[in-house]
Amino acid sequence: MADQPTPMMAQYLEIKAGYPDALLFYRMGDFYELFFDDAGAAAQALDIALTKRGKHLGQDIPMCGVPVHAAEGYLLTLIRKGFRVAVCEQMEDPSEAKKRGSKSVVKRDVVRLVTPGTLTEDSLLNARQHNYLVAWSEVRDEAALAWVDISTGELRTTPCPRVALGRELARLAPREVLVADAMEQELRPVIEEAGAAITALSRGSFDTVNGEKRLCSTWNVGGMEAFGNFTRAEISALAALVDYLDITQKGKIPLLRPPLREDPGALVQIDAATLRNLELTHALSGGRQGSLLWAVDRTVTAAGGRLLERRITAPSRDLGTIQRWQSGVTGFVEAPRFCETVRESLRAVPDMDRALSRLSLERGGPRDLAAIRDGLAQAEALAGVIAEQDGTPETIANLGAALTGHDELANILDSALIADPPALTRDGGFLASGVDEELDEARRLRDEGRSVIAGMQKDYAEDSGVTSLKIKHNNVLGYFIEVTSTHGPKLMAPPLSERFIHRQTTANAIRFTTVDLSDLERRILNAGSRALEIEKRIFGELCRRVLRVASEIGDTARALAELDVASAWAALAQSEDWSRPELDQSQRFLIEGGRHPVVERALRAQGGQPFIANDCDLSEGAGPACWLLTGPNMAGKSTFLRQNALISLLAQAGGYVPAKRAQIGLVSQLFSRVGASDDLARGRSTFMVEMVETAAILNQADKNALVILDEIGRGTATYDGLSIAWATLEHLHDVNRCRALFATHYHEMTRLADRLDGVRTATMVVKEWEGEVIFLHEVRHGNADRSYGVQVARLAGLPDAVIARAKVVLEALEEGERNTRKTTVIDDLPLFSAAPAAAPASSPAPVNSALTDRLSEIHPDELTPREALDLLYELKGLT
Ligand SMILES: Nc1ncnc2c1ncn2[C@@H]1O[C@H](COP(=O)(O)OP(=O)(O)OP(=O)(O)O)[C@@H](O)[C@H]1O
Repeated sequence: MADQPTPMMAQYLEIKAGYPDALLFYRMGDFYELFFDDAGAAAQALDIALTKRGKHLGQDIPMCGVPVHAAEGYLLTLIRKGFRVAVCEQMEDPSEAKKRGSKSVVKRDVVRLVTPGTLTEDSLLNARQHNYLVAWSEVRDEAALAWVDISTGELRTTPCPRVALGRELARLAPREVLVADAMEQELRPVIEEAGAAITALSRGSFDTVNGEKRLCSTWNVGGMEAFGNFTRAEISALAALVDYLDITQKGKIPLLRPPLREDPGALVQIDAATLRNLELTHALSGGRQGSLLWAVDRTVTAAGGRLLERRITAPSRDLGTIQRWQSGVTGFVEAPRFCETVRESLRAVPDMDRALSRLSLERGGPRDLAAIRDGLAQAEALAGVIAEQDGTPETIANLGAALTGHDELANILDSALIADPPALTRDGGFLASGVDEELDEARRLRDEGRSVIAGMQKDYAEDSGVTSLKIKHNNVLGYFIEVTSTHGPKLMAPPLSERFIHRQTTANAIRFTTVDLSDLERRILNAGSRALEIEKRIFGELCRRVLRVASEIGDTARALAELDVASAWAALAQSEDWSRPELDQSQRFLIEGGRHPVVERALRAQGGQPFIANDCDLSEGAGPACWLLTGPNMAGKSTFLRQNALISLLAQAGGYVPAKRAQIGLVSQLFSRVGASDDLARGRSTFMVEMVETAAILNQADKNALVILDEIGRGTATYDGLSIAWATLEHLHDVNRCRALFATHYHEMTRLADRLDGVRTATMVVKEWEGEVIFLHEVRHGNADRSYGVQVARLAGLPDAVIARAKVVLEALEEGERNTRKTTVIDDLPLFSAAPAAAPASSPAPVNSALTDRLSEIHPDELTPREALDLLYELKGLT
């Protein structure tokens, strides 16, 4: 019998068996307790004490616990460390269990499975970032992604073949990805690379037939066509999301907006490497500081911040959409006072989306209702400001119109709630007086009771002659009379003992009650709990009222976010002197006076030299151009390359751009291969990473792409590197035919400009002064004459002796090169034109005597590799 678990442990084990992959938070009174392996893992992860409680199968049971009131903080740590947590609550009052017998266990059940992708609490979320849960599914030869942010209810899908998964995950940066269990192994690397947790579900969760039924019932429609033309794969991914929400929220499906279908052709495609290299949302060092978003985000609301991040990671390719966004920004730019008024109002707008979502999951509190109240009131006020403004563009006027229509609800919430209500309903006190007569009455009784108690204490003190007598309250005894031990006997002896009934003796005090006090207590208690009951009932009614118009509130919240983004772009454009880009469907790319928003901000913060603006024109000549940029290290090549990519991105995200003037034909794909970094975790060298990324660009870039390549080939031997860089530029020019910026240290490549129509050379200007280099950060047409590598090394603080020696070696090398070079290597190219097809055997090629003569002079064993390559070019010239 000793091996039999206690009834409570039996219940624990049964519940735990349903959640083998999660830590079970088992509610016991004011604590969540964890047992066995869960306890060990949690104690370590949370750095809390591991103790023991009883025995199971003859062994001590390891245990640790966290107090319920502080559970959110612990949950956050566990989720961040990759755990999932099943929260198991007491489903009845312990007194109910007692009624069933002394051995009965309180009923418990898991009410929620907390996973990284299903968080709703503000304390667990980053206000300005979406928290996406993603599902990927493949049905026959179609594949798709569906994603939801349950903290806002936003739900979208897009077709997404396996090869595009990495790119889409990089853009969405989800916290958790759902896949069918058969795919788990294969997809794990790409999902983990995106920094998300992977959750495998059974095939059944992805079932399209049952899934569609369920989706239809979620939105109460006859068919999913009501929302768009979803593929089977999209339905399957959506079905998995809804199924998983059902599992984790234990049947309470959060408020989900109808799914929106994203057409991949409507967005600029930005792959994971480009997103990282261009530091759009995170700097390469990892934090947000130093990223594009950090430099350009002037939004004042959390929802606006989230929308801006989405625009920047997925700019549009639709001219109409972008121009609509732009006209909103222009409306604000042209009316700075109006812009400031709108932004001032927006500052007071709370996060209505997240409040709505919590209310729908029955996880909300009075403060969430207040967020809706304040948000709607602010929206109404803003609508007035917009309506009064003369000459507002249609975009802003339309957004203004979406802010109204909530008068009734706003008034109800306004009169129902106190100004600053508590977060939880638990203690009541959030409803204003005058809302409900019964509530006012119950509160009056309760409060009067409290003042009666004060009077009673005074009377008892006088009657007993014990001036230090107090009436106190605790959760065990309720109200009681307390005197110090010295005075106890007096109250326990007649005549006072007839009135004062002894209840408890503690170390220092003796406690009593009286019939009057008990009566009063019952009245106070009844009135208090009655008041709380009424408040909770009215809270429920208010929630239902709000949720009935959730979708309209959602529309208003979105309009507020749009206004925030448009006015934030305008504020940025004004303070930084940015201009409105001119966009069209051409392949133009003309930037005058372009700047790099992040570098410029950093330079300003340092208070040093100002940022030097530079022009870029990739549309000279007939077709799109490739600019070949040379110049020494540190001269500003990378900055120039990136700034042009960022300008195109900002333009298509709907903003103004850091340039005097920009004319840009819509960019379809943005590729950047900037700087080299090892990917040791995946066993790839710098060079390998570079080649994989370059291959992706050459294979995918279409004619509307914009490609930024920085020092391709520098990770390998000079000639290999030069050859690869050369061939890459030729391919971009001849095959991809897209706009490209190409920075290189191989000065030899500038000769390509003479051969390829669309290649232009540009260089970073430097001045030499008393043996030092001075970077002017200016881009000019033409070629760099030297690398100045040694000078830059000196600036970096290499010891003088090393610098002196390097100069000697450099001179010797340059001298040697001049003497051994028989013909100019590059002049004899094309290096990489297709090799002539082998002549058919039936028609022997005519003998080229110059070639055979030259060949016969060669002694391969005596040639250095360099000479051999030169010879090869020479021979090619003889054919
Ligand atoms: N247009 C500019 N105006 C002012 N300062 C600039 C400008 N461009 C770059 N700089 C400054 O020069 C530094 C080096 O720039 P960048 O990294 O672009 O040089 P680079 O030529 O790519 O060098 P490397 O070849 O070593 O990577 C920047 O950090 C910035 O401080």
